[in-house]
Amino acid sequence: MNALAATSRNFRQASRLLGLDSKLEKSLLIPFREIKVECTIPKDDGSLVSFIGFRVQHDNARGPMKGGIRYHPEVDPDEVNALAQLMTWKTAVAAVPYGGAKGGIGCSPGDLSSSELERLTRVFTQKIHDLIGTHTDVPAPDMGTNAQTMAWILDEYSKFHGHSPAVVTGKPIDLGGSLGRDAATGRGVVFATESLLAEHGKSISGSTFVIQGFGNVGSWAASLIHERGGKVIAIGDVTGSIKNNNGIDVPALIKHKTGGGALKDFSGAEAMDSKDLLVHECDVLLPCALGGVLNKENAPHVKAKFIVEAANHPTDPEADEILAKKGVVVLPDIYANSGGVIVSYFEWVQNIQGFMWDEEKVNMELKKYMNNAFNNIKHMCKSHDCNLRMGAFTLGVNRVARATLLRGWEA
Ligand SMILES: NC(=O)C1=CN([C@@H]2O[C@H](COP(=O)(O)OP(=O)(O)OC[C@H]3O[C@@H](n4cnc5c(N)ncnc54)[C@H](OP(=O)(O)O)[C@@H]3O)[C@@H](O)[C@H]2O)C=CC1
Ligand SMILES: O=C(O)CCC(=O)C(=O)O
Repeated sequence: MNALAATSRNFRQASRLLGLDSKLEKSLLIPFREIKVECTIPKDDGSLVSFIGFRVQHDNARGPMKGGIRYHPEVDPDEVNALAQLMTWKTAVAAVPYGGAKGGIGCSPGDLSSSELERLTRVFTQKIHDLIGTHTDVPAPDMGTNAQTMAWILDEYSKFHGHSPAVVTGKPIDLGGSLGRDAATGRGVVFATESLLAEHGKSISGSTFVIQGFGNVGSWAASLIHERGGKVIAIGDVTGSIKNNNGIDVPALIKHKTGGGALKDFSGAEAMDSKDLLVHECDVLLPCALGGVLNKENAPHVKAKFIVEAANHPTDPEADEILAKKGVVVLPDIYANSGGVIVSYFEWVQNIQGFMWDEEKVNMELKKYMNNAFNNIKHMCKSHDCNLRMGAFTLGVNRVARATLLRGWEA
């Protein structure tokens, strides 16, 4: 099932549990605006290359639309649409005053030089600058983009609209970024995992973890799990996968990767087949890369007791059903990875206030938001006798529906 069909199916299921009117349901599902732009740039050798950029603005009933920008070859309109919709429910679950959006460019960032990436980002920004803004739609990093990408967007946008630090979040600290934003998604994943494990009488220390993806989210999650005494026993990325049943030395792996080494060449672990990674024996599986990686083919073989969805929509609905029958507890993306957008909200607030928080305050507030959301999801699970995914969806959808009804449709 493609990402949009899967996300819409989860939404409809939540809508039924909430008893939403079918016309309201339809209005919540249709995106506010879909943008598709051509981005042609000269490559470093002078030849021209064209890409397609997307920004889907899904909903703004609760506030400015918010969501990352992804650079990846698999970016397509349906995928961006699904990710934008997920952002709407995610910001509502997190109780931050935003709607949802997502953007992306179908490209392989690893094949482009830094100056080509800069040109591409600037052209994309030129094409969408009048449709984003501090109080309309605020982009942030996602797969294949980072603080530098946000700096280029900020600079290009500011040429048209004057200096506008709050038009993007996840930017470098020197340009008004928030302390703690770089780590925030991974840190939020760890707070979420702590809450989930505590519910089951377990803790991070003494549990084993398998992680797919060792970029921003995966590496921060691994590092903070290691710091808390958890054992990360297998990790994979595009280059391959590695395992060590005694626990991978995560700081040493980060040093190896920062020094330019490929994950698969790390000497402190042995190589494993990447197709075995998601079905490797462990307590907690953390998908931190692409969507749709857990499907009906591999779900029957998953051995983890818990799956914490650090990536967006890593679990296909068919896999969800199989995992539920096996008793695997799945903590859904729209809660598990919300730490990023929560600290993006703190960054935006700091920019608007013109005041910078210290990192301790950022992390403390993040924990408060994550814990509140977890308790609210559990409450919805009880009220609607449903699993954690539906608990999160009913929480998010209900908040957006209430805001939409309060605003009304009078022309
Ligand atoms: N960044 C953020 O704040 C947030 C991110 N997310 C979600 O988290 C996920 C990861 O994002 P982020 O960490 O920012 O992205 P990054 O680009 O920083 O890292 C992505 C990681 O995934 C790996 N990867 C890509 N394709 C595959 C594959 N086919 N098999 C195995 N590994 C793969 C990459 O490998 P390699 O390094 O070798 O290319 C890299 O390690 C995405 O789903 C994103 O939407 C959710 C909320 C916020
Ligand atoms: O920080 C943000 O604004 C959005 C992060 C994001 O894209 C996501 O949560 O999927």
